[in-house]
Amino acid sequence: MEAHRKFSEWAVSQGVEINGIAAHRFPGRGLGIIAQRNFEAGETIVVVPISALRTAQTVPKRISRAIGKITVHGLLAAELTLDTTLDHALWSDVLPTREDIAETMPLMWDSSLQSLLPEASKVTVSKLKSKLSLDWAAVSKAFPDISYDDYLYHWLIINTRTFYFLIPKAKKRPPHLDCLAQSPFADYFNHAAHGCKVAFDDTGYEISTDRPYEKGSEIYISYGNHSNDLLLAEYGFILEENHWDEITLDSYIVPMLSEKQKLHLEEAGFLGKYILDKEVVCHRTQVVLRIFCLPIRRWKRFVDGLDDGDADQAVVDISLLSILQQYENDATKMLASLPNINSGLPSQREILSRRWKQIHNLLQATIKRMQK
Ligand SMILES: C[S@@+](CC[C@H](N)C(=O)[O-])C[C@H]1O[C@@H](n2cnc3c(N)ncnc32)[C@H](O)[C@@H]1O
Repeated sequence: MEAHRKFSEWAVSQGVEINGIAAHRFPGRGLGIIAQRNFEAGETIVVVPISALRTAQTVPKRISRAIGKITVHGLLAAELTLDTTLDHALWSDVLPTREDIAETMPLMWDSSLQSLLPEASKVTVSKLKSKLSLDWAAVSKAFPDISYDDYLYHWLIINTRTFYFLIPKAKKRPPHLDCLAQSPFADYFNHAAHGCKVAFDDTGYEISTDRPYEKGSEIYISYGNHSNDLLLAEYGFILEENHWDEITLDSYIVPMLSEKQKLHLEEAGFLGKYILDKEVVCHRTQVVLRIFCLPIRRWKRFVDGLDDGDADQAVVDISLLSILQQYENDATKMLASLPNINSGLPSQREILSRRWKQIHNLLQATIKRMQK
């Protein structure tokens, strides 16, 4: 923990305020933040001034000018890859290792294991790959000596440990998901579905406790209202208890649609993103399922809110039940096949199994509820 102590001291020298907490290793979660005393709700535990952040603005001009047009994500990753300054070495010393990243991040898994990811994770990994490949094209053109592996590692570091950041008073803003900054020490916080309050303004970040914490307990922030499929793809872990968990039914429903039905749905803004969570089947799913069993005029009345759809609910539920049973069957087969798979690492197969078990449980519980 010496490297973490030194880095924390350096962070304080950069103006970061750290109140009663420290970096600590938690089994299965790498480093995180531990309470060194009891806390009430509403106590400020970290303040990071804007001057301590690494943002698109702090990247040396020799790097940003050479690269030209690129995402903030890609630019920060380039700086991290090229950085040899002593100050930042203390920060680099406390980052997860290349082995950690290669083990946990599905983007780096063997392709045969990637193909076993749940659908929503697969979609996210594929989006990440497209983003990475554009960033890499820009960076490798400007800095041909950088190795792809080096860049990939730093790109994933940026992916997993940046905060939402808006340049104060900036006229032009990057797209929402690319408003990023690296925040020293604050990037030790692990994620929970509900966590401390993270406030951001022109002066920087302030993190305060959302509830009382006992000395010795881990203190979390929330990275967003993310499902486990998204957490797995973007951050390389899943939660056991996740209030925001949900699964997508797209790969079961979309192939059942005719081209004409897809057109109707597209026009109405209801093509895709059919979601099931612990409590409800989303309204989009209610809409798409009705297109299978209603004349198009009546379907449109439901879409426009002129018909509450109650009269058709029983027929819709039969169609939904059949889809869920098919999905549950596939999840059962996946769970049976995973122990026979040898590719990848045991920890990667283990997290896949845990996730498929969660999906299976969610489907089973919904089916049971519907059959009551
Ligand atoms: C912002 S960093 C947090 C610090 C990190 N744990 C470390 O060791 O440096 C985000 C990464 O922490 C890990 N992480 C965050 N929350 C987690 C959780 N609840 N369970 C397991 N791993 C978690 C994941 O590897 C994620 O990509």
